[in-house]
Amino acid sequence: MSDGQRSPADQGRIVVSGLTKQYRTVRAVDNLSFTVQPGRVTGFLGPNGAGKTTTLRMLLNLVTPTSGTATISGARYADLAQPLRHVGAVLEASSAHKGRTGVNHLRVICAAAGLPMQRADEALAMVGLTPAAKRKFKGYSLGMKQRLGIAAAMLGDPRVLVLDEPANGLDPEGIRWMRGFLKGLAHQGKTVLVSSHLLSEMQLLADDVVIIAAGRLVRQGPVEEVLGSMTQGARVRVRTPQSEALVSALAELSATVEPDEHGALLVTGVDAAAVGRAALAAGIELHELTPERPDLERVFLDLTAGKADIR
Ligand SMILES: Nc1ncnc2c1ncn2[C@@H]1O[C@H](COP(=O)(O)OP(=O)(O)OP(=O)(O)O)[C@@H](O)[C@H]1O
Repeated sequence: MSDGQRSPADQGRIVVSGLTKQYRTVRAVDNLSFTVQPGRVTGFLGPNGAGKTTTLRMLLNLVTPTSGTATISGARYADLAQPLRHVGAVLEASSAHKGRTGVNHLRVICAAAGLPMQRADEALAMVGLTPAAKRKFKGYSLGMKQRLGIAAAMLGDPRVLVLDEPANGLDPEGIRWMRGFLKGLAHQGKTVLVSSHLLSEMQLLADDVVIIAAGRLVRQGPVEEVLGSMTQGARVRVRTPQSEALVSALAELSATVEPDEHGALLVTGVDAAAVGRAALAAGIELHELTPERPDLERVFLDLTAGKADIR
């Protein structure tokens, strides 16, 4: 299908359908299906060896699927008329000729892909590397190399960006920059698919998550929904000068109460409103009443428990 024949609804959407990759003895990806929407950052999560890299490589036509399909805007990568104008990919820390400057590295890619040369300067500016444009690649820090890799992916002004563990090796400031950059792209309507094992970072970055383990889909959906679905991790933090009285009031509601190391009580089995009502009815003074949800790390560990064996 040519770009013009695809449905507008497909534009920027990634659809993975029944995707499978069987290596000799290992089924790296096993009948995997999920979709990634434009205008959102989607976190692609899974324990080590879950099949994330293999999936991304099949999406980018670097590995041939055993069965199933992966499409971008309704077409396989191999069938995209001008792939660099459509999809930017950052698969591993960028490598470049050591003696080449950052800007020359990008110009070489522009020349090979038939892109205007000024895109090299624009992409460098986009990732904040203009001051280092004329410095040689061998002098770049790991963070600068990551930025150069992203600049290379942005040369064709693609509507879809695919990144494999882009935060690897970045310092906190670099990670913060990356978060702002990727969120900004999604805000412009671009599709951002990013694999990571940094769950706390994903909680700050992603709108949606796709969680896989042992090559299979475990859960997909908006981060809030996935976190909200794990009610067993939810609890209420309470502070009161009348701990004993509150513990006995809550015992009547079959709530579980445990003290934490900072002198608060952690209540599970009932919501914050029920705790407040029980305290009021018993005339107990409360100094704090905070509902706490499980974080993504906890949800992830629960969802992938027992499925993360090395294969
Ligand atoms: N070329 C290959 N030949 C044989 N097995 C492979 C090959 N590439 C990957 N595998 C296996 O497929 C499984 C999935 O690997 P993959 O690298 O896709 O996982 P991942 O989720 O990206 O892991 P990590 O987070 O550790 O990078 C692993 O068991 C891996 O050993």
